[in-house]
Amino acid sequence: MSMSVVEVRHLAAGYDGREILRDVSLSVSPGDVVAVLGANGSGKSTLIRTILGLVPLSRGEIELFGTPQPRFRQWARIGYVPQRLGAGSGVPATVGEVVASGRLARRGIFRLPGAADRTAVREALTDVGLLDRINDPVATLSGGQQQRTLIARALAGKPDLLVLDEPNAGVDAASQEAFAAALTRFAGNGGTIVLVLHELGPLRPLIGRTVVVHDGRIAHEGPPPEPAGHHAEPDHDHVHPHADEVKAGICEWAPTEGAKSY
Ligand SMILES: Nc1ncnc2c1ncn2[C@@H]1O[C@H](COP(=O)(O)OP(=O)(O)OP(=O)(O)O)[C@@H](O)[C@H]1O
Repeated sequence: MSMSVVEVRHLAAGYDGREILRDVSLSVSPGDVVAVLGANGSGKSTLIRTILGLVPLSRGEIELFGTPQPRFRQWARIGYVPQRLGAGSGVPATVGEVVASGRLARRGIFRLPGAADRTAVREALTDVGLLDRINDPVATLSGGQQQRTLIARALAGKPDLLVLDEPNAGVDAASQEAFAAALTRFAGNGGTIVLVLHELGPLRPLIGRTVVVHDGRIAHEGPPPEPAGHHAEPDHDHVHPHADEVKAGICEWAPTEGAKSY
């Protein structure tokens, strides 16, 4: 039996005494690609931020790579792409500098970057199709390109687990395709992915399991729903309140199916 990458048992968590997540249990094994779906405000971001230790848990337990989260120290094994920074973050850094910051946990802040760091930065930028922008200020990039820069920063750290919070939100189709390809390569090399998504979009072929959060609980867990046009089984065992929402996402994706390049 292989060790879980993420193990969540009976988790409760929230903010200022207001409980958002209630009795959430989740297990992510090495190589899994898990999409967390659900309506706005259902608690998807809170779930992944609690897993990462950014929100304190009020009950339950979390293990990361077999270690209880409070004792976990190997943060370089985890790459995290938060929701978009948003335009006007005012950071004057170049694309290369932002991606290089993803190496800090690997090399330690008191060592100068070496050849391995520079190589990792260039590889990660190549992976998301932005190597030609390495010396440009991030502020001059489109929202989608900035999002790809954040994904490159996470990839540059050579993590075993990638956690992404709505990487597709408001991102142009070219950027979505570019990082779908990057994530596909990451998963193809055995990487584990947990990502919050509004719709499966171009990532659909990559998703092994979907977890639907509703009102702070996991309402459904299983393989991704079939794309529109497929009518395999009449219906799933567990119907959840957001079935229509998930299908709506799939419908939006379906027309671009032929445009996929992998
Ligand atoms: N830092 C915070 N402080 C207080 N309340 C918060 C904080 N972050 C989120 N919340 C609240 O927790 C609830 C769940 O929010 P969360 O961001 O986890 O939902 P979500 O499913 O990720 O939604 P979205 O798709 O809109 O990002 C919401 O009611 C939200 O207002």
